[in-house]
Amino acid sequence: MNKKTVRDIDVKGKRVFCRVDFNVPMQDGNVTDDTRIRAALPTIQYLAEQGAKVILASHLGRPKGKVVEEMRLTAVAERLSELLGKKVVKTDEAYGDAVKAAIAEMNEGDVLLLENVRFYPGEEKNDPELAKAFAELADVYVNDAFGAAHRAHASTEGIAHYLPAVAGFLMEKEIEVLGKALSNPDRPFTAIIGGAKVKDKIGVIENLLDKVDNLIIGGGLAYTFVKALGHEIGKSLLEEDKIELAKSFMEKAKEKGVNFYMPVDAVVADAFSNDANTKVVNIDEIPSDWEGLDIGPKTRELYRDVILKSKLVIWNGPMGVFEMDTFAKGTKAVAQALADANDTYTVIGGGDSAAAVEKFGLADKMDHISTGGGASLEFMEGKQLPGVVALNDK
Ligand SMILES: Nc1ncnc2c1ncn2[C@@H]1O[C@H](COP(=O)(O)OP(=O)(O)OP(=O)(O)O)[C@@H](O)[C@H]1O
Ligand SMILES: O=C(O)[C@H](O)COP(=O)(O)O
Repeated sequence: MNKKTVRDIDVKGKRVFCRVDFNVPMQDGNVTDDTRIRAALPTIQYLAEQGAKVILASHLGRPKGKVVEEMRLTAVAERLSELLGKKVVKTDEAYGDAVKAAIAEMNEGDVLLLENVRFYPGEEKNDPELAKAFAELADVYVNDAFGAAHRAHASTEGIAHYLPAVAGFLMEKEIEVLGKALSNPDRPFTAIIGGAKVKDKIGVIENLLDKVDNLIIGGGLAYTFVKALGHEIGKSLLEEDKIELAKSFMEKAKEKGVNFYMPVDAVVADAFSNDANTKVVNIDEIPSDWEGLDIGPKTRELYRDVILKSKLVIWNGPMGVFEMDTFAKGTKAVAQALADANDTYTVIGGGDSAAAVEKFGLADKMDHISTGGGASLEFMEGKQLPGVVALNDK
């Protein structure tokens, strides 16, 4: 990475504004998955050990510029405090005099968490006044929020214009892993793209077609491709306006010598329900009043073979409606194949695929699970992430 990191600066005695992505799932006021908090610990601990006064900032949810009580970061501060084994002071605001007073009380190595930065309308507008108000709190800016790096907001981008600005360890690792995969991949290089909609994956498929050896399609979006081949897809998900695009992707794959893998069979259901009647059919035999909700057993085998023969696999998006056990087998089979592929470097591109790998208890078998859903998707589309661009060059 050509950006400076926390290793390149001296933070001793300095106030460090460290943007993290603590946008974690919550239920009844409790953090239900602390993966993102744990992922930021190396940077936080390093800064504290180096004698910095660590001022953490994050968003939680989408409060749209207003205070939403359930989106306060209080429970996050408590969880962080447990993980660090020391007290984390939490302020009720994210800037201003009360916050400055709390920071003035900090000793070297202390950690403080600001209130949800999205309680202020200026955050998502990237208002320079808010960015300056954040910058006034600190001497140095560290961005470790890879998950929010695709957002040009006051705490992810704006502030970097007013302070020395460097990357944290998580940001560095995410950019290095995904960057190497896209620029200098070990081959055979396979991408597995699933999820609900073609619309959301157009940029990724376009960009990856120039780089991969194998492209595997699954999930709801596969049915638009099946339709493009002229088959009946019943009530399966279809994006009528993307049929031509699906055809052009398949043609482009052929021109470029990319092996394009599509489901050869499907688990179809007579209703969108875990208790629906189901059957396995060949992909060109979907009954007109049934819908495809998972890849079938032959497809699972086919995809497993491709995965096991790859040196590098990137996966984004589930193979079926994995939230319902009846339709989770395809997604589980892909996760299991990745877990079994010992000579393969496996990268999980955040979002639902990361959730699936966690759900199946296979997370520790993967080489890299990105903490960014939207961010990793944009990175895989080949886009520059504003939160990274704004950091100081080496
Ligand atoms: N055959 C299918 N029919 C309908 N929905 C499906 C099908 N296969 C997968 N899905 C749904 O697609 C959703 C995931 O799609 P999405 O495009 O959001 O994935 P993702 O890219 O991993 O998510 P994120 O945006 O969180 O990164 C899941 O909720 C899953 O139930
Ligand atoms: O959960 C995420 O993907 C990041 O925290 C970004 O959140 P956002 O989509 O609300 O900007």
